[in-house]
Amino acid sequence: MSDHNQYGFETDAMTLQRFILQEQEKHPEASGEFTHLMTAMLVAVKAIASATQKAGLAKLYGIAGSTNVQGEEVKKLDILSNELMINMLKASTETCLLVSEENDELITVEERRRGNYIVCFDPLDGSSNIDSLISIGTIFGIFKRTSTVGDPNETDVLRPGKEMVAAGYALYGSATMVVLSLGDGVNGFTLDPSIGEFILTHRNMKCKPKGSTYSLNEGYAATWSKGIAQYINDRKFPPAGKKGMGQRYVGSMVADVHRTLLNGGIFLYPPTAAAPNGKLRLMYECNPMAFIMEHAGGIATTGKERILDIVPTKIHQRAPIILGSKQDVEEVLEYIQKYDL
Ligand SMILES: O=P(O)(O)OC[C@H]1O[C@](O)(COP(=O)(O)O)[C@@H](O)[C@@H]1O
Ligand SMILES: [Mg+2]
Ligand SMILES: [Mg+2]
Repeated sequence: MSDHNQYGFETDAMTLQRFILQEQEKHPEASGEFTHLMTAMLVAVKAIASATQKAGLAKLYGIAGSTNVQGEEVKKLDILSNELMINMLKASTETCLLVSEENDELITVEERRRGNYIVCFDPLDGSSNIDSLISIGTIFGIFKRTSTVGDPNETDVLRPGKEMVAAGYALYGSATMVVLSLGDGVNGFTLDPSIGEFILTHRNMKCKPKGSTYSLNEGYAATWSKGIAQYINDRKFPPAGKKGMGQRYVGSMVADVHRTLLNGGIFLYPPTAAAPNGKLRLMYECNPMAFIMEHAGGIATTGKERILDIVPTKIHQRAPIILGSKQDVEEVLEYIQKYDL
């Protein structure tokens, strides 16, 4: 057991790198490929974190979304983040296929740099919040290629999320955190910018069985299903003898899910008139968050089926999502069952 200092932090300073190496040692057959992959991805995450810290100065310094002193176009933060992720993942030589929110097509890694892993990612989530300096993030889900026959292709990717070997997210907020599950619990690491290391600060994270906050965009209330509308109405105006819930909505999935994971409660992006299948993307938004939530003891569903069971037919397909504390999600499902099915 490790000691804690006066701030409640563990004093043995387990870095994310050392944590992954320790996990690798539990599997004597492991070759270190996953460790290489994660090391490369963490470089991209640190570079994105650094760029986001300068978001307000970006135009002035020519970092993002402007024209620099030479009159050249410089990249917007979401494009820069995408390029950092793609370049680092390819450079790791451990990936064969990449799915990015920012690329219409599946990215096939050139043969000389190919490895066995497939990474699906949203390089910058909550990008509409960049200019207002609200928390944003990066989301990733990792599969291992099972087939060794022929060139890697879409069939290697169109698999249910339950087959992922790892998933997680980076949150660029008042601090930068990486929350990661390798399929055995969930752990959170906070970046110490002065030493450039992610330190284990949230060991074995668990989502409380019941929370007191719901999180969704209430601007779309007019187009919710009867079940969702009634569930939210009863949290705002609880029937006699029942407790209501508070509401929080950042509008960056990473931030809203992170708060739900830490404090309990529920996050929803249900179908709306503008987005009849929900807005969020299955492969690089819903799946990784569902993986984290389930490994922390919570639930993630579309309202009709478990998110991680969905077999995708398209890499950019969307899914409605309801995730969070077990009891809260079960309560919404009862409303859906009663009013919508
Ligand atoms: O503005 P809305 O409709 O509430 O949507 C918010 C959702 O859209 C997103 O910003 C979409 O992600 P991107 O920024 O990666 O496109 C989510 O992070 C967030 O949960
Ligand atoms: Mg997103
Ligand atoms: Mg995005």
